[in-house]
Parts: sequence; C-alpha cells; structure tokens
Amino acid sequence: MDELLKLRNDIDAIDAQIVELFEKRMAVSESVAAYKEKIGKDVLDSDREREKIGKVRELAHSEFNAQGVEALFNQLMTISRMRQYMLISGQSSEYSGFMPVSGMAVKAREGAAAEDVPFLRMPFDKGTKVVYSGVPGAYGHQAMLGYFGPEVDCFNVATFRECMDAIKHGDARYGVLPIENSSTGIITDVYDLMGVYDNYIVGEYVVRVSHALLACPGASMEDIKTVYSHPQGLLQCRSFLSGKNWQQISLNNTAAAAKKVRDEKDKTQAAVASEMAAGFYGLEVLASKINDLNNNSTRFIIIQNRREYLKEANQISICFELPHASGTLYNILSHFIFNGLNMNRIESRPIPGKKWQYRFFVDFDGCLSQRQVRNALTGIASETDNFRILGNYIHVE
Ligand SMILES: O=C(O)C(=O)C[C@]1(C(=O)O)C=C[C@@H](O)C=C1
Repeated sequence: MDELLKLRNDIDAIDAQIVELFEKRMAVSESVAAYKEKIGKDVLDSDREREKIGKVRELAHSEFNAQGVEALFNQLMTISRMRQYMLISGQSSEYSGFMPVSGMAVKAREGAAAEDVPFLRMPFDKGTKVVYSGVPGAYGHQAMLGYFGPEVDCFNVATFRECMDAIKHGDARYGVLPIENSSTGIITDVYDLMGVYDNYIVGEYVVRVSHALLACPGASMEDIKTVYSHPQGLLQCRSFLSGKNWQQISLNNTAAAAKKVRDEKDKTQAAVASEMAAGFYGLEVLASKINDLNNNSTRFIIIQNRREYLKEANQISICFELPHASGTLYNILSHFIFNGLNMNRIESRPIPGKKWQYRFFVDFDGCLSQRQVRNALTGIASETDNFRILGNYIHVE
C-alpha cells in the first residue's frame, strides 16, 4: 500500500507540472490568436499541426509512446484551437449576416396537438405571400394552413425545386416544404436542395398524418371496388385495406387521389387521404384514422431568402463538406463537445459530381445569439468546405 501511495505521489507531482505547462502553452496560444486576428490568418494551420505531430513523435522512445503522444497532441491542439475561436468570434447582435427578429405569438389551431405547434412564429399578415409544394388538400397544404392560418395569401407549386425558386426569386416571402416523416425518414431531395440554394429555415411545423377513407357523397363501404392514394398512403393503411379485396392504385399524392374520386363521381371509387381533403373536395369520410401507426407525423420546414432568426430560436441547422480523410468528422464533432452543445441529428448526402464525397447536415440545440454557438460555428466554418448556416428556428419536439 505504501508503495502505491508513493507511486501516486510521483504521478501527482508530474501531473502538476503538466498542468503548469498546459497553462503556459494555452497562454501562448492566446497570443497567437491575437496575432492571427490582426493579420487575418486562419486559426487552423494543418501543415503546422502535421509537422508538430511528426516532431513530438520523434521525441518519444517507443512506438507505443509515439502513438500516445500523437493522440495527446492532437487533443492539445484541438483545445488550443477552441480557445482561439472563442477569442475571435464576435459579439455583435448579428452573426454571419443573420439578424434576430421578434416572433408573433399564435394560438394552436383547432385539431392540432399542442406539442406539434410552435407558439411563436415568424412575422406575417394577411398580405404575406406563402408558397407550398404539393396540391391543395395535401399534407403540405395542411402544414401551410397550420403555420400561417386560413387567411394568408398562398399558392402551390408542383415540385420542391419550384418552391425553392419561388422563394429565391421573391415570388413568395415564405415557403413550406416537408423535410422528414417519422416512419419513412428524411426527404432527401429537400436536403439536397437546401444544400445548394441560398434559402434559410425560419420555422418548423409538424403535421400528424391521419389518413381517412374518402368517397363520393352517398357511397357506402359496400360500394367500394377501387382505392387510390400515394404509395405511402396505401402502405401506411395496410391493416385496414387487407381483406377488403379492393384494387389499390397509386397516384402522385393523396390529394390527387381525392380529386380523382371527386372528378369521376363514381361510387365504387375511394381515396386514402386526409380528412381535410374530404372537406376540400366535397367527399364523405367513410372511415377515419385508418393508418396502422397513429403517431405517424411529417415535419415541415418554413423557409425564406432572408438571413433572420427568432430571438427565441432553439435549433440550428448547418451543412458542410469535408475532405475525404480520416479523422475529419471527428475533428468537427469536437467543436460541439468543447462548447457543450447538444447535437440532435447528423445526416450525410452524396455531393453530385464528387464521387464518394459527402455533404453533412447537422442540427443542434442553440441560438445564434449565444457565445458558445458562435464559438463552435466559427471553428466549424473555418475547418470545413462550403459551410452554410441553414437556419436558426424554434424546433417542435
Ligand atoms: O501555430 C499556430 O498557428 C497555432 O495557432 C498554435 C497551434 C497549436 O496549438 O500548436 C494551434 C492551432 C493551429 O492549427 C496550429 C498550432
């Protein structure tokens, strides 16, 4: 026991020296930050870091120790960089061109679960133009109405890209696009478009997908022979439809199915769509809540072409590209860890034209007005390629 005590005392004495040297090193690193800021040089100097790792490895006396020293100095230099970003990330109210704005308090609309609806929204009034992708009566329309209310001046476009273009060119102030479904996952096309357009996420809205069986007025369940819907709509109502012996036909979206049933006025036809579509197309609801899972939801994003964020925003979305090399993603994640930020999601998408290279999308908790968020973003921006802040908004759980 005495022997262990003695050895631990030796370790304590060495550790005290390490801490003293660490603090000395950090003080020098702070001076480097001030100098680099003055001359406009980047914090990260990969050549210098590589050279440093080579040199310290040579000082070690075994391969095991060389590896240990490499890991240690990689950490030391990461911490040194974090400190430097802290010293150079500014303190003005705007960050990277993003301006804080005051939100509008809006009550939850009828039929919406309170937890699906942000109580604060981006400012809008009756004259504000809004575009959504999809057809009237579809879930995109429902999300648009949920966020902006029935009185807003809206129009719809057929594709996600047209929605992006309408926002880019200022044909509408806000756009509504689906980004993720709780059962089928992310909408990759929307991610890819967000990665290349200069549009920004300013809000989120969740629509609980609740399918109903719709038919012409006067039709009953016994009359039905054919059912139309989006393939996902049919799939999500598999238990209800099984054993019905109806022909199932896929169409582009659920509202198109409702429209077809209305236009053809055929009592043997039914559509799987929302109850809202029933009202919109003058159809009757033969059965409601027919989906297998009743917690199926689609998350929509609200986009605009201005760099703004609500002062109460609590989630940030960013995207960036990384060189195809070992450790690059690990290095980026350290910015979240060192700044105490909670990451909610990371997705990667192939970059068109760059074989086996990926664009990363990260969502994390925070607001652009927070110091630790700015520190992390300053670091990530300078250590990645094509870094973009996609938006800061109120996240709906
Ligand atoms: O030498 C520099 O340029 C520094 O900023 C110091 C330091 C280090 O801590 O050793 C930190 C960041 C750079 O990427 C390289 C090295």
